[in-house]
Amino acid sequence: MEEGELPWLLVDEIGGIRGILHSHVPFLKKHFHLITMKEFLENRKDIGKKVQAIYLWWHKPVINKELLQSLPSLKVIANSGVGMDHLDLKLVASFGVKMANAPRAVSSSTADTGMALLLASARRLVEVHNISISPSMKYCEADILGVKVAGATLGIVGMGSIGYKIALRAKAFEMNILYHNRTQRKVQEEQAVGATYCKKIDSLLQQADFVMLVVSLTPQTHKLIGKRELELMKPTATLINISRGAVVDQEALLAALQTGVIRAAALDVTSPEPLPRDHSLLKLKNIIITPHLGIKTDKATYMITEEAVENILAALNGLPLPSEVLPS
Ligand SMILES: O=C(O)[C@H](O)CO
Repeated sequence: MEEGELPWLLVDEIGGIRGILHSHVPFLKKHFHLITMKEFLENRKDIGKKVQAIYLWWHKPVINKELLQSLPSLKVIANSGVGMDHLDLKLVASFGVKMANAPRAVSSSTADTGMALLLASARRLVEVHNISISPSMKYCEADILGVKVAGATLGIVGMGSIGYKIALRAKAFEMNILYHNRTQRKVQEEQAVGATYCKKIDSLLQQADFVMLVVSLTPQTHKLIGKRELELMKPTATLINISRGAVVDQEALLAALQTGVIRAAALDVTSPEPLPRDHSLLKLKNIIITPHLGIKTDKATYMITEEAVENILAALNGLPLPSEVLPS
């Protein structure tokens, strides 16, 4: 890098369906010389030598050995979210490249998504919206009875920062709260949100009216919710997934929704994303599917970019990264 030159930052694309947002570009350009994958691929050799950082936006660009080999000056990869399941952490670390995620920025907006899905499913908002706008609108009250949220039990699976913010919100909605997590939260933290720890997930599944999945995708959580777990749930219960599609066995979920093993599901994540247009889950009435809305609010996405920049600059200056992720 020549003196006075800004460090080179590689992004997948700017704008488009999954490119970094145009509104973030001036901020990024204050700190970096911005390069897109298209520009890099047109001049791999010269640009490859200069790129010191990658900003992953919606899991893109795909990081593989070939890309890492063509970026000899790469020092850091910053992710625009908290989940790192799309990255081979060991591979990246073997190139001496540091990695960071953006936990601070995501938790409130993702927790809002979870609560929005819970409320929408409980009160059948999508279904009644469709009834209300249909030209032949006709309903009777019995058709649109929802589930009362106050007094219902919410089971949160994964009590990290997002899970905890969901508990805070659920408390305000007068819900009873159970949670399952690898480790139990401190008593004061549990008391602050009125949450009760379930060491065994089975006990949470048996008691909850709403089960909200907030775990990271790991080999241990892959298909965590399958046929057996769905059958443990109450027939009146709703499954909400805001983690990763692969945490649920989708075939088992489809069968459970079709046969009334559980009442309904609300999914912000599926496997794959999006589902093929002819997928049977899309044909059900007792499901709500959103397109991985998670963090997507104006403020949270901007904060994520700020958090990424903070991490990248720390790595380039040889300082500790505020949200470094190490391979486990
Ligand atoms: O992991 C996250 O923070 C979001 O799901 C975006 O990938």
